[in-house]
Amino acid sequence: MHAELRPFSLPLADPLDTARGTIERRDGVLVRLETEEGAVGVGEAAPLPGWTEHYDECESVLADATTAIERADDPQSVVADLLADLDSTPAARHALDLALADLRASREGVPLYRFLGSETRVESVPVNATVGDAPADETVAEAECAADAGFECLKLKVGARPLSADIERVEAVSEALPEVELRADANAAWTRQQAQQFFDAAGDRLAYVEQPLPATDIAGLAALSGPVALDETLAEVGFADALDANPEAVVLKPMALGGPRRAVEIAERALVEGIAPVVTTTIDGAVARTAAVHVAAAIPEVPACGLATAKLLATDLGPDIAPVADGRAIVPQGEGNGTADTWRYDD
Ligand SMILES: O=C(O)CCC(=O)c1ccccc1C(=O)O
Ligand SMILES: [Mg+2]
Repeated sequence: MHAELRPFSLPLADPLDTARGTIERRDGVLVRLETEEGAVGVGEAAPLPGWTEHYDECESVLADATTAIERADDPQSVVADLLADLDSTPAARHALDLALADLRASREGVPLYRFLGSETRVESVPVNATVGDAPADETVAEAECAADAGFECLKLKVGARPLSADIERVEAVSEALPEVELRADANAAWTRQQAQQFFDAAGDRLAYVEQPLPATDIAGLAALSGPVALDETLAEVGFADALDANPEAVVLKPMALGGPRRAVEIAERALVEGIAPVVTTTIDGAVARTAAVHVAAAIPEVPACGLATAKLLATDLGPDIAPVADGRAIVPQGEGNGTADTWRYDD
């Protein structure tokens, strides 16, 4: 098997302000596998500290992996061994898991979401708009713009300013757009007391609050009165331990969980527990973002997902084959992930 890497660096069009700081660019690595028979698979690693390993570790793990794959007599079993070994570098694992799944789905002639387990054709999946931190008037303007574009679900970043200001932002958006479902994402910014105050003041207007407390404060999360979605907690402690926090929803970032197949597995376990599986990107390039749309399409009756992140990027790895319109992402129906030709793309 032939294995190749291609590093990339994608600036954001409009940097995303969050309680954890501002995301300004996404650096990562594409991986391309090609078998002797000419079957091709492409994967993407877009590491983001806080959710995954750092870029340097990701790139060095993938460089070693491609050398091992190139030299192997039995490359399939080498890739399988690598996947078993890369739990501490989920972005690198994601790239290999996706490349292999893409290759196999293409060889079977089915779209990736069918390979991932969907038994029916799925045309599109519902998505939320992602609204960054900003003063209340700007937040309302951005939210109205998203609602005009057809989004029925919005996620507001909170936790970057005083609690009273965030409560005011949520109230202002809720009053301007009473029909729209609202979520808030605090990115672990609050104390237990602040989180409960936020729920008491604004909880009625929100479907859930994502990561109100630090990732490992499971007891604090469990004690909150109000619906919680877990994101950083899942990346930090895994699904089994996250269950102790009694979440309403889990945020499944395939990039943070080690690949699309891992994300689908956890979604299935969440559904068994009655927990909503919400698939999102880490503001990935087109390869991983499209794969995340396939992951969402493989989940029956998936709730609105955080997959409307293409517009946040100033440049991309290739054309957007899973575009968002009217609050839904179109699911590609070609074979595999459908992004194999991004390898030679130059915009
Ligand atoms: O969920 C969304 O709407 C988009 C994804 C998102 O918010 C995000 C993007 C990059 C890094 C972290 C996060 C997050 O969910 O905290
Ligand atoms: Mg989040």
